[in-house]
Amino acid sequence: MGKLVIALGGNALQSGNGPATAEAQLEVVKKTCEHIAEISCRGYEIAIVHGNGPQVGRILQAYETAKEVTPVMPFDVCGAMSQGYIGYHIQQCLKYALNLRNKNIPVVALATQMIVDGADPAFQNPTKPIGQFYNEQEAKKQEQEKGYVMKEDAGRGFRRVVASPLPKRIVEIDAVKKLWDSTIVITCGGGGVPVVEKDTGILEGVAAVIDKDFAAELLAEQVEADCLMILTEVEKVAINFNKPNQENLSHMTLEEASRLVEEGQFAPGSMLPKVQAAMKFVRANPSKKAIITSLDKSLEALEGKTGTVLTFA
Ligand SMILES: Nc1ncnc2c1ncn2[C@@H]1O[C@H](COP(=O)(O)OP(=O)(O)O)[C@@H](O)[C@H]1O
Ligand SMILES: NC(=O)OP(=O)(O)O
Repeated sequence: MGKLVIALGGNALQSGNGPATAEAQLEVVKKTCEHIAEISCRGYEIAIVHGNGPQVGRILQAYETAKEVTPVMPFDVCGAMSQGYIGYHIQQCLKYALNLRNKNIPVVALATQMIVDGADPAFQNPTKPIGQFYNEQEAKKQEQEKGYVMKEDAGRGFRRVVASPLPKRIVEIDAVKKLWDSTIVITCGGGGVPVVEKDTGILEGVAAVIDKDFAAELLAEQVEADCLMILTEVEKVAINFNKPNQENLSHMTLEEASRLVEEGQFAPGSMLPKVQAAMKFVRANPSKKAIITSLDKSLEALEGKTGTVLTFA
């Protein structure tokens, strides 16, 4: 079977077009954890990374809206809050799903910090979509009134974008490795809380959202995972996405993926980082594979029945 790092998309954890409530997320997490429990029962050793784009955006929005009555929390603290509530949902639902299958394995969500480079050029060029979707008119209003940078997100509407520096080092990696044999660890949530390391060794939170696909890739390398599985809303990666000639891909080699990236087939901020993370993993581990598929197809994809598989050759 082997070691598996599963990355769960922040958007995919919201339920369809309905309101992004905690209750709606819990329903999606419940269903997702049924699949993850089944994967665990097949003998895979698992760590889980989750996204937080929609969630951290809403936490920030809530504080900004309520600033007359309660102090606005800094960006990094909002990121940590999103790790807390998403991790709590996964922890609760996965333990329940495992118990139903008589699989007695602990599940723990670990608040995780990720070291980034304070000089990362990403701080000057915001690309990571967070929070809710707006139409163009609403997006312009947000730009004028709040000074946000707004960008179109993969044909789904406009969202606020923030800096997304590359993850460099998982601060809690030793704890993850120690827990690995006995426990399913939920770690690097939202890509990890971004921190910079000062000369004194002190860590300081920064205003950014790390891409959880890149964080999951780093984790997969560090724990020597056999497979990086990125779960999102779509069953397969496509070329000519959302066009009449859309074609879903079952397999890509590293070379094919590089060519498709150069052709601009994958939308920045959504599918592009997933493909880039998968490419990085197989480049570093030519005998291993990465899979991109939807939450509900995870087991079938592991069995080779669906999803988009990326291999070195
Ligand atoms: N080439 C593509 N193939 C498939 N999906 C694509 C492609 N380009 C953009 N997408 C969009 O990217 C989405 C996944 O990105 P996103 O919603 O940001 O992920 P997450 O689930 O990690 O939050 C898909 O649901 C789809 O709408
Ligand atoms: N942090 C992050 O990558 O979140 P999403 O999966 O929501 O984009």
